[in-house]
Amino acid sequence: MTAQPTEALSGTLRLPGDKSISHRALMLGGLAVGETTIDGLLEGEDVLCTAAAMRALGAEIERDENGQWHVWGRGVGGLGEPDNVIDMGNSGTGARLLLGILASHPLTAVLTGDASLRGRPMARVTDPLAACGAEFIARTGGRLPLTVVGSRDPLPLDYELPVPSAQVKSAVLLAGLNAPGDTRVVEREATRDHSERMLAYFGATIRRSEIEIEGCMASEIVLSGQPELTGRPVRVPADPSSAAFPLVAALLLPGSQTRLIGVGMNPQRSGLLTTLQEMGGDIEITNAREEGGEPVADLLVRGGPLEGVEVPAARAPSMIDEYPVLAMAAAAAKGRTVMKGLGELRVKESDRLATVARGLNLCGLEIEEGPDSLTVEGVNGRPPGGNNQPIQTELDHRIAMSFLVLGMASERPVQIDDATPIATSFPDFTKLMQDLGAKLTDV
Ligand SMILES: O=C(O)C1=C[C@@H](OP(=O)(O)O)[C@@H](O)[C@H](O)C1
Ligand SMILES: C=C(OP(=O)(O)O)C(=O)O
Repeated sequence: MTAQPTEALSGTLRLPGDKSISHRALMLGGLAVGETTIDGLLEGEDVLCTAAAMRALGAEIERDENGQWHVWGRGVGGLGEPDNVIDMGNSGTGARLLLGILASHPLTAVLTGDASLRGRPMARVTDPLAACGAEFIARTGGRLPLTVVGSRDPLPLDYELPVPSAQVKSAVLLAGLNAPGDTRVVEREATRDHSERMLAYFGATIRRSEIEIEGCMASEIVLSGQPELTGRPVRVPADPSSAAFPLVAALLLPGSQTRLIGVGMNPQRSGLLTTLQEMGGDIEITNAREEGGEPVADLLVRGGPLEGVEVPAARAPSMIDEYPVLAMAAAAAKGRTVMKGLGELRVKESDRLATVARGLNLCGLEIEEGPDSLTVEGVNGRPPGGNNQPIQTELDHRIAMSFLVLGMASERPVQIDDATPIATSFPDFTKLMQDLGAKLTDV
């Protein structure tokens, strides 16, 4: 796919549902008693894999003709053994959260995924989950395909996260659902709290308190095991990680005016907004409200100049998936942007530090890639753009969409080698961006 240089974007966008919340709605719906209805579920490939996995474990899941999803759950501890290998596609969230659920069910299951997911580390969840009594046989390096033999008599878990990861936190909490007593997770850096919010919404008792460890403040999350979860109506807000692409594209194209409706504003997801505003981005936050237990707002975005900034490491968990597209904004900004604390980007769908640095280099930009940092020298205007060599996206949807945004704002078109991974998180990306005025063509 190629993105041609574009003048300005205008229009109003309703973005697809939040991927993190969609996975959790299907999983908790499958563990609840009674019916869960889901409005605005992201119908991206990652989430559809989770729906298929929950079905394979015995949940009844249907989509009606109005696009509403219905889940009839089996109750906590009530899932059954799947009769085939479960394929989680490209989805780290789906795979890791599901391992949490499987660990405390008396069943055996085999998980696999696409080439990207089969390269990603799973020991970060299987290590803590083994303490509940589950056994795991993984490929070298803790990779998929992986067999889990869930515990017949699960023990509650007590775990301090060694890396700031909502996936690891959520896997431990989901395992703790079917163990008697309290499961406790400690996080030193706050990560997205969709699991905690939704567990409470479905009727679990879960509390967060601030504690001190070695002179530093941390959070302790305690879940009381074996609750009865009750099916609930869930309304999924628009995904701020998907909103990031039209948001940055509109900022980079002077004369643009774009309205993004009902975007999730969870404070653990809004680091990109803060950063773009620090860079001078004209983003008006209007109509702030709460929908389905999550804060949402409409964003009015106008194109204009940006300035390079230093993004502190402490902000990384609140914008972890947004660095690739932030790097595109940095390329067009005036001056240098330094992003720190990015070690986790190396274990996403691709090694995002390396794929971003390589791609930007190819597009004529000066980049410094550190072990866990990225420095981009902004050109204060349109970056040079592609040189007839496609950007390698390495099965990474966010790399694909980021470089298409760069192409819209560059002197020359930018081509990517493969646009199909975009469907994992944002199936309507091409059409919605074209509706705003973007020139995207499949080659
Ligand atoms: O919990 C989640 O839904 C997610 C957590 C993050 O991963 P980590 O927990 O590995 O940081 C993020 O990158 C991913 O896209 C979604
Ligand atoms: C990292 C991501 O997802 P996951 O870990 O679920 O594959 C992402 O969507 O950017």
